[in-house]
Amino acid sequence: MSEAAVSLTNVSVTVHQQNQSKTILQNMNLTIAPQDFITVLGTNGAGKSTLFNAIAGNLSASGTITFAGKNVTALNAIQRAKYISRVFQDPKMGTAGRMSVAENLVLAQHRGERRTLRGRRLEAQRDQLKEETAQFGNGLDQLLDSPTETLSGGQRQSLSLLMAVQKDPALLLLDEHTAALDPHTSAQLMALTDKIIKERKLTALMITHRMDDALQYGNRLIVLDNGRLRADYNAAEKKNLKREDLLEFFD
Ligand SMILES: Nc1ncnc2c1ncn2[C@@H]1O[C@H](COP(=O)(O)OP(=O)(O)OP(=O)(O)O)[C@@H](O)[C@H]1O
Repeated sequence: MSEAAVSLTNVSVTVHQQNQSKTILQNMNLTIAPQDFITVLGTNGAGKSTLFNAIAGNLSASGTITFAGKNVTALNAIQRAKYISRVFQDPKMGTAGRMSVAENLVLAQHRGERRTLRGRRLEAQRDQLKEETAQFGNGLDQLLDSPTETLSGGQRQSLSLLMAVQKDPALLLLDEHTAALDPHTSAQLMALTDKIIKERKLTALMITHRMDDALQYGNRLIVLDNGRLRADYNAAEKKNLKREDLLEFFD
């Protein structure tokens, strides 16, 4: 068996508030194989974002986390950032609003490097940027020079996704990235997300409240409840899984 892309062993997160401690992620054990696309379901407050924060190093966790066999438990969020890209629910989170679409994309291609953005590099890549953005079919390719704050939510989320995958991250975290979009735009972005993950052979986790998306996409589905892993369906099990089978987790 190939080495796990990511593994969590006995990972727990405890937060302290008003002299009380609360464990919001409990003894999580999860082995993510390379190219797994795992959809993550759970009620509000189940611990889904906490799981992402523990993996990304935004919340301190006990237990052990490895990326491609390397123990990263002691690394902070900045040190883990070279392995991870995350797309959030809020279209404003992933892009620099005053900068143009093209500038945002070129910056994403050089994320983590010391060099600054150069106009010449941007011009040299214009054709490629046009081609990459055209695949969304939402007019983004016509807006390469527009500030991203003028884009629609759907255009901005598709740009955030494209930026997140520019450097082929070892792990892509999708944190309800379609939740703020209308059903049609959400469906478009989901189809494209799936295409990009497959084409780039990415390993991804996707939190969603849209049960149909959780069932339709990915090769594995997990359910969190009250900070614990309640269910973990592999590819074969997921194929036969129905909405009704999942309802017991949401009563
Ligand atoms: N930094 C924190 N400090 C204190 N409590 C926190 C912190 N982060 C999360 N929590 C609490 O932990 C629980 C799990 O939160 P989390 O955001 O992970 O849930 P979620 O499954 O992502 O929910 P939602 O679907 O609403 O986004 C909640 O009760 C939340 O209030």
